[in-house]
Amino acid sequence: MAEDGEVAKRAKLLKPAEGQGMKTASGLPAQVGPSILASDLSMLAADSKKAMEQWTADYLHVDIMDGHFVPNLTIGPPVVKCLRKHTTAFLDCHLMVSNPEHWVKDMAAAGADRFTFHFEATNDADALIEEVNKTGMKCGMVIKPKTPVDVLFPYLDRIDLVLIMTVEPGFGGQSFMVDMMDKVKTLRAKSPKLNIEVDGGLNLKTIDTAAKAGANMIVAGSAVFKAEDPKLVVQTLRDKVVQHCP
Ligand SMILES: O=C(CO)[C@H](O)[C@H](O)COP(=O)(O)O
Ligand SMILES: [Fe+2]
Repeated sequence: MAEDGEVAKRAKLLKPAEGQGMKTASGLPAQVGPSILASDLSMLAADSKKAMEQWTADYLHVDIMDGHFVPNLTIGPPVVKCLRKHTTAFLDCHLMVSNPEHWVKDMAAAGADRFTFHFEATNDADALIEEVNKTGMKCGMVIKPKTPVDVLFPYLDRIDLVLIMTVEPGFGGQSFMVDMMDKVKTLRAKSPKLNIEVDGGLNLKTIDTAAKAGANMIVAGSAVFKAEDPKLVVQTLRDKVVQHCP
């Protein structure tokens, strides 16, 4: 289990780099989190350091896939634990797993900062939110493209963030689904202070649409790690959120 105050301690250690700490018009954090799925996973510590310190990312997005909930297999708590030793970055963990309940304690012990679980993967979201919040991790909920946004309404006051998938979960490098923006707009109208994250196909072409719809937290894998100038991409994505997110 994460020790009390551990997240706050790490946040203090993390010195803001250029551009970090920016806010939207309504005072929400305007943040960009590179998805480490698109990094060279054999160089995870070095790539993470680069993303945070040179490219000025706000956090790291960590895709946990179990080969069951989604047709791909990535990493789990042991790798998160190793990464934790090399970075003070906020680790935003996206659990694409069946039975997310099973991984709460291990993810907390590994040093995850946010545990974002799929609504579709659990039969008892209420209990899971309570369990995650008890560990000291922040709790996020995420829906797949075919899941309507109103399923999340009963939980909004107890979670830190909603993640709207803008691709089918499972793989990086897919195309942004613009029709998911209605969900973002609905949520933003309902909850002006909610953190709304979008994930999948975010890049310099799709960012305006996502930010205007109300997303304030942007996950970007390929767009950052495969860019000629990743720092420019991170800063431009964040500037667009500041400029457009209501
Ligand atoms: O959750 C994910 C896939 O399931 C990834 O976070 C996402 O696909 C990021 O990659 P890209 O920006 O290349 O689309
Ligand atoms: Fe993700």
